Amino acid sequence: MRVKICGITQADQGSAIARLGATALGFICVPTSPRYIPPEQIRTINQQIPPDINRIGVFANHSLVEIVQIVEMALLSGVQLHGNESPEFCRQLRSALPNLEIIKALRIRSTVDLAQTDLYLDCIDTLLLDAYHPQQLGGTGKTLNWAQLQQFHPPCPWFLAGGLTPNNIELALSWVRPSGIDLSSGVERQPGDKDLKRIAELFDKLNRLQFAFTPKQLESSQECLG
Ligand SMILES: O=C(O)c1ccccc1N[C@@H]1O[C@H](COP(=O)(O)O)[C@@H](O)[C@H]1O
Repeated sequence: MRVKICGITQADQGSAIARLGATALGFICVPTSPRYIPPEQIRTINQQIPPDINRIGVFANHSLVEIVQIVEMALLSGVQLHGNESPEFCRQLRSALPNLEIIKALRIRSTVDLAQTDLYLDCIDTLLLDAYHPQQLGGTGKTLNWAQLQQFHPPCPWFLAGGLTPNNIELALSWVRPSGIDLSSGVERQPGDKDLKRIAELFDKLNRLQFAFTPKQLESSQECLG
């Protein structure tokens, strides 16, 4: 299973989190966020982490030109589009940067919102489900209703996000089996300052859970990864 730790702002923490087992690091490129990090600093961090770690920039309603410039400066391998980006916008981004992983985040208020996922399937690589908050775009610590996601099996990989912590991850994964999980505020001391002890605790729990999965469950989560 992919594990993305988001909201990295410090180089030493990025390297430590990669060593602990994260498969992806997330960098908030939204200037209004308390976790914002400028592209030059993302680049410095990305030059210090192993090349197999995914380097994901989180954007919200940026222009295509801004995204392309930041991706190149910051050495990103993927983008997470967390605003109201349309499928057409995703198509344009795909044409501009064909090798970039495009993750479309959808903020889910109720199961009705899950229907939106169909619109993006032909123009993105990966979906991400986050909880809806009326004032904030993300990093809210709010959880989704996992029970309502039990029947969510999109034909592409997907991340579960929204208020995940080392304390609730076992419960969340008892309801849903995503291809990846994404944690931010649940593993930090304050916005942008990650808590390495909490992240170590998370990986301990995940390692124990791997043994609890049946071979069939493990197989299907690996198939999702392609
Ligand atoms: O973290 C932020 O400040 C942020 C700002 C704008 C868009 C997205 C943001 N974070 C994303 O929110 C989800 C869930 O975070 P949390 O675990 O509930 O704190 C995660 O995907 C972050 O990438």
